[in-house]
Amino acid sequence: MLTSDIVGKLRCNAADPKAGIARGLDTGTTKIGPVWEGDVGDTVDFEALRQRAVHSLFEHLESMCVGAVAVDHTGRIAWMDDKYKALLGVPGDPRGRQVEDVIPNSQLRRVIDSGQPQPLDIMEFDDRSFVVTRMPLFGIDGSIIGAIGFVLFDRAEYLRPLVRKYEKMQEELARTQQELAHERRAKYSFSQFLGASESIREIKRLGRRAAQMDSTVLLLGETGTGKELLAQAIHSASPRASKPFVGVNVAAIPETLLEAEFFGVAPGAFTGADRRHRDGKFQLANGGTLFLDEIGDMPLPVQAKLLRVLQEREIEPLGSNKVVRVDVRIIAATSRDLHALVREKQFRADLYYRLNVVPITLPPLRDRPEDIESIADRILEQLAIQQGTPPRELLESAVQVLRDYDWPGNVRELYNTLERVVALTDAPILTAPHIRSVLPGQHPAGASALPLAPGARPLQEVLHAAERHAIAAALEEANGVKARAAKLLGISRASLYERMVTLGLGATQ
Ligand SMILES: Nc1ncnc2c1ncn2[C@@H]1O[C@H](COP(=O)(O)OP(=O)(O)OP(=O)(O)O)[C@@H](O)[C@H]1O
Repeated sequence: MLTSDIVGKLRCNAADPKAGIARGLDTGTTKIGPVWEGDVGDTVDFEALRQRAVHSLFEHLESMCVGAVAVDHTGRIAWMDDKYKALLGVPGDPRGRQVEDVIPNSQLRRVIDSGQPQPLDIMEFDDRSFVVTRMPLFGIDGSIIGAIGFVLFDRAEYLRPLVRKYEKMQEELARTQQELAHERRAKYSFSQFLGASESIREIKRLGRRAAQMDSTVLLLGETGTGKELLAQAIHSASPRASKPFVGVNVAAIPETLLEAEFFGVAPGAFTGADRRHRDGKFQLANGGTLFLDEIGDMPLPVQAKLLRVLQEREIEPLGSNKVVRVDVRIIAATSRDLHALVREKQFRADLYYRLNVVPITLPPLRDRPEDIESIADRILEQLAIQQGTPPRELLESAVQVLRDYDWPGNVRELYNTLERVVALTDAPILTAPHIRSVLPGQHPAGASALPLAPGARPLQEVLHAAERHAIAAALEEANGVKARAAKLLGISRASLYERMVTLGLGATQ
């Protein structure tokens, strides 16, 4: 037994087989590690055991790895095992040489300088790469006396799959973060808000003023009049422009999920599948703007919670009893008559007044026919750019047909109508019949109700066209009020939104 510098003794009850370390010591010829002859009796030399462990650990490590080197505190090689010498092709005895002269990319000097181990690294040597681990060596007084390095594998290929997987995950994370940041940036500014009519000029003036204030804005107007576009333009012109713009369509989210969607979920709030923490839209929009579309469709219980958030500027994630402060500017929008909803007790009066700080009403397209030609021209330009073709022109008679139509779906419908005309004809100049052929109720009797070319078509395409047609007809009949259109179609509002998004009919989630 090593008795020289005993620093501690562990008293063991050799008779107790559960007594941890004593278990290995109760045979009388105790062995810990391959060579140590231990004490016989009921005490263990604690320090000797540690020293033995250090020694055997070193031997194990050295035998397992493919090379080892130790340097003194000046970076001179103190020892290099034969395996390492053979691996590197080092002739003679390298002792006394500066480590970098023998191993050019060695980092052992850095380990000496920093006193920090490098548990896992890849070191290049010529055209090979080694997986290495490096540790500082301390003297009895705690000062650094050198460093030791082990080559674990002489080919880093062992780690390559792991490294590649890690790199791929990092790339995916960066890409997703970039996409999210991009998604949460407002895409539109006032210059993209088309129209030169008196009413549109006034709306832009109000919008620019609202951008400079931090007050809540309430956008009112029929579907497709540009409420979301205006909300984005206000955000882009506001001091919050560099922060997120997060849009949420209240009508598109099933009632049961609204609260979680708005306020987020604390970890473990639900049993079952979704136990993780999830940020709500308020948190995602923090510092920026939260656009609450179709606010008129918000269920009363959620209205109460929203009111509290607007008053307190605090939210309480689902399943949490902690409040979180949020700093968001709210822009709400609806195509419904909020006043009437308040009268019918479908919408809380106090919330209405909270939201109605800066109200802006967007006029329907039919009330500003002077805007139709310029908007249509810009849409045709955009379509031409998208398709890489010269822009189509509108004959005056075609413009007149556009002006005469009453556009229940407003600018969105104008966009879709022109897109359909462009898809159906190659004519560079669009005439009145071209326009009439795609406007509801204006194509000649007997013409196909579906804008599909004749002949066999994939079933999916036919079904989608039929669905698009049914939804457009329902929206037209419901004067653009989606809740009513959904009822006519016999589906839920959320399903209508989901279908509109899938079919590219412009609704946002
Ligand atoms: N004044 C405008 N200038 C340019 N594009 C417009 C204008 N108004 C609407 N649009 C376009 O029409 C489409 C519908 O606009 P937006 O989504 O902003 O309308 P909305 O009033 O929010 O509709 P909804 O109530 O159905 O959500 C978008 O493609 C938008 O870019």
